[in-house]
Amino acid sequence: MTAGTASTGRADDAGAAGEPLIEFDRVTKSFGTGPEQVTALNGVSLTVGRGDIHAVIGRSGAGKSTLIRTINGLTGISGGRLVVDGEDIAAIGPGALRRKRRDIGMIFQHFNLYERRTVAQNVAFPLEIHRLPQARIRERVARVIDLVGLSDRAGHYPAQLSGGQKQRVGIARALVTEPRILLSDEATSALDSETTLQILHLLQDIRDRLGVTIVLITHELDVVKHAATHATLLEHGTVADSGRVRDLVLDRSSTLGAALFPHRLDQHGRHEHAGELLMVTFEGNLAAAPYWSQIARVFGVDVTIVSVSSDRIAGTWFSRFHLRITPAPGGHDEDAPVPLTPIAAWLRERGADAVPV
Ligand SMILES: Nc1ncnc2c1ncn2[C@@H]1O[C@H](COP(=O)(O)OP(=O)(O)OP(=O)(O)O)[C@@H](O)[C@H]1O
Repeated sequence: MTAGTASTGRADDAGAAGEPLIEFDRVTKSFGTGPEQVTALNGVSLTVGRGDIHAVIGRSGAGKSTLIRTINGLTGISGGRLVVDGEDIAAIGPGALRRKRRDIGMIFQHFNLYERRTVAQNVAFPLEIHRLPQARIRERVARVIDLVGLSDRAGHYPAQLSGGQKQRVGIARALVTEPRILLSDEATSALDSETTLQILHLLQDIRDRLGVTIVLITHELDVVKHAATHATLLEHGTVADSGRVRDLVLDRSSTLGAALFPHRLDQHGRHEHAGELLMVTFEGNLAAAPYWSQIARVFGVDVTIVSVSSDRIAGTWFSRFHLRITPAPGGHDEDAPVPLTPIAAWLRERGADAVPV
């Protein structure tokens, strides 16, 4: 996707990338009282860094919508502390909350466009509410419409647009107030897979150009895989897993990491080759080095590739091998145990993640 040539909006001038911007500290949220009470968030602690694209994933009812709506104060919290860009959301007054909301754009699954307004009029709407002068409104609207690649559709009505184009209008409208934070509530759930990818690329482009921090909720792993720098798995209102996507993929104990990049060796293979198998995961182009022949020479073993898988996750290629290591005839002492642990250490020294399985 090419997103036009505009360098719109306020680049993030208030801090360095990665520093905490949104901090949930044991946040709870309950709806109703007594036996009817539902606890949607149950002690959520979570940090979103400036410039991150943080995906919150979970099943229906896990608390995702509730969580994202607490960030702009659409839903108040019941307990804990939530700090957004240095301000305690529960403690600020209504005027300050209104100002804060200008700093937080939001996009929706069903776009929420005004059917009787053109693309340009939809995008202009938030600025009209803020009573900006017409000339500034026109200039800003043109800039964001260009950014989302819809300059040739500015005079069209929503009914004349595809789903992907409608979401681009939603994104332009969310960005026209030059927010620091963009919240995405299942923004690609109503789109086909190709359009989903285009919208996710647009969000990444916006993050790169404007420094906007993005929190998106989704129930689709592919969205996390293609767009997110960080991810959190919510289960029954609690954080079941959270971290940088790259770290999650390399963390063998991570539920999300295993879902994003499955370990993929059936129990049969695992059982049959017990004591001989290494699982090796490479990030980036490390897998291009001639490690297998080097291992064979250095350790006097034979190396058989039992399985291999690779995938592009968070913009990086990962590849994972299951290797069977057996004594080479005339090489390693055939009665000694196969040196899995030293081979794993040797690979780790070279930047791979390697572990006997
Ligand atoms: N306004 C409300 N009043 C009462 N209960 C609510 C309200 N909003 C959410 N809940 C309840 O809180 C829990 C979490 O809901 P939430 O919408 O945050 O989940 P979700 O993960 O976004 O689900 P989905 O993917 O289906 O949208 C659910 O049990 C839901 O019924």
